[in-house]
Amino acid sequence: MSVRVKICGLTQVDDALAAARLGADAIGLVFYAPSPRAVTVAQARAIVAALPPMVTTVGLFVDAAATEVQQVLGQVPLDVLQFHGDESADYCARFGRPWWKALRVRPGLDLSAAAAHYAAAQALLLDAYVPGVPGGTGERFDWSLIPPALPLPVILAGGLTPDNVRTAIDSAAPWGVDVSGGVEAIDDQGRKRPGIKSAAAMAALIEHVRNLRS
Ligand SMILES: O=C(O)c1ccccc1N[C@@H]1O[C@H](COP(=O)(O)O)[C@@H](O)[C@H]1O
Repeated sequence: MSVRVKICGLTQVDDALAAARLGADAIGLVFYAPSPRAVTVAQARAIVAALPPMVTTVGLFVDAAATEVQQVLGQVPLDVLQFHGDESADYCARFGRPWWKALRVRPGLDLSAAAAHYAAAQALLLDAYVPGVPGGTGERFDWSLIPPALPLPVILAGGLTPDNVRTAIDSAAPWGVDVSGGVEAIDDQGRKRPGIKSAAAMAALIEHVRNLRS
């Protein structure tokens, strides 16, 4: 099995280069102003321009106006769009890019029905449900809620860290994993630094995933 890795919530060129050098398959840029990991178009352009070949660039949006997404796409060469709000399937499909639909998983959510609804998505990204917060919470969800045979590739997200990523992959058998808070740098007070990544944590996470690859 070859599980792909996306590192999300990058705001710094150096962190993106480190992620790429360490073997990340994709990097995520958050275009959602309330997020502490939000990037400006200028930051995003600098990060994408600095990347080596063969690293997929993913733009994350939360219930953005279509004009905003189009404006970003006009200035930043994003490969994939990740929609993390309540966007409809028609909305997601209108930008002419592959797209992933994020769903926040909680008991009662019918993931098979959601997969049918978002059948044109390239993947379903499954994240934790935390009331009032669209994502990037650092919380995990009950991976046993994922049905075994969804018709779309699953990208597992939500509270993944170097310490739990192997268990998560064993449990959920995803196509890929998406990690943000779990590889963030820690300040002198022991607090996370949203938007700033720890190269050591990214290395440990990617190494754990790579060791599963054959
Ligand atoms: O990263 C954010 O701030 C964010 C804001 C709004 C929606 C999604 C966001 N991030 C995505 O959330 C999941 C889980 O993140 P974490 O690893 O639990 O911190 C992941 O897909 C991020 O890309």
